[in-house]
Amino acid sequence: MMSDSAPILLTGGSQRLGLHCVKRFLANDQSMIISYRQERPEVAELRKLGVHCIQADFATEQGILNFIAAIKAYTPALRAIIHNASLWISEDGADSDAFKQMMNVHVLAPYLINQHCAALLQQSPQADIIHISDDVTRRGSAKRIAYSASKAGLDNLTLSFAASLAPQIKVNTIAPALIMLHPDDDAAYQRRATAKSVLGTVPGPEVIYQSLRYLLDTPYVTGTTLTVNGGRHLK
Ligand SMILES: NC(=O)C1=CN([C@@H]2O[C@H](COP(=O)(O)OP(=O)(O)OC[C@H]3O[C@@H](n4cnc5c(N)ncnc54)[C@H](OP(=O)(O)O)[C@@H]3O)[C@@H](O)[C@H]2O)C=CC1
Ligand SMILES: Nc1nc2c(c(=O)[nH]1)N=C([C@H](O)[C@@H](O)CO)CN2
Repeated sequence: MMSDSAPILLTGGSQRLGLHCVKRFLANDQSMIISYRQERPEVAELRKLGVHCIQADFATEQGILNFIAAIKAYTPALRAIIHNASLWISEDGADSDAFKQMMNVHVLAPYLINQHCAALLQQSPQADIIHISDDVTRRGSAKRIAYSASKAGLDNLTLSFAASLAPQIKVNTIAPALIMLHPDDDAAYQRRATAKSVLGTVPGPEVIYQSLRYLLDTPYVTGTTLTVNGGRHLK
């Protein structure tokens, strides 16, 4: 039986960390809405589980505004908005197209969705916005300059929206590092990547669900960043 609380919106819920967290919320009787960009078997699976799945591409402002209209048409209230959708593309020198796309997905989309959907969150007795950023913003990235800059913009949205939406809505960041590898990551890459943290593991997506659960359940945390990086900052 689904809880009688308002649904949680998680963007980019059709694979990897987002898909895992959606399934864990469902297992705890939490109703869910997701955005997805590409149709996948996992989206059909989530529909069968009762998830309202909305196709959206945040690379353009119109795509973001179309998504917002679909959210408002579907529900009068939201328990939380989890901004998980992300574009992690390699940059070839002065790649303004990659820069603009990642800025739209990581900054413009959360900005517009938060501004237009705050009223839906205010219908819920407990309300949260959670931005999924990246520990990389702590130091920047020589190889992914535009990606890191766009995630730094997302980090800053947390501070502004936390101040603007208090006390009704809490706003926080989760800053992960190396949670899941990719199928084409070879053993040498995995060794190098895990050596960057003092805990030296690749934990898998459950640590992100645990982090989401903490931020949703605690009443006295806002405007902060929960770093989930295996102690990378200690190396
Ligand atoms: N995986 C990790 O180890 C780490 C992850 N993170 C962050 O955690 C979050 C989840 O990571 P992960 O699961 O690996 O992310 P993914 O790379 O799997 O991206 C999540 C989803 O974002 C969607 N997306 C991509 N571009 C767009 C777009 N233009 N419009 C709308 N949706 C889009 C994708 O949809 P589709 O598949 O349909 O294209 C994808 O399913 C991300 O914010 C990521 O930056 C941070 C550090 C480490
Ligand atoms: N949108 C994404 N962002 C990130 C990913 C990903 O797969 N999608 N992966 C990482 C990893 O930590 C990478 O840095 C090491 O494999 C970072 N961000």
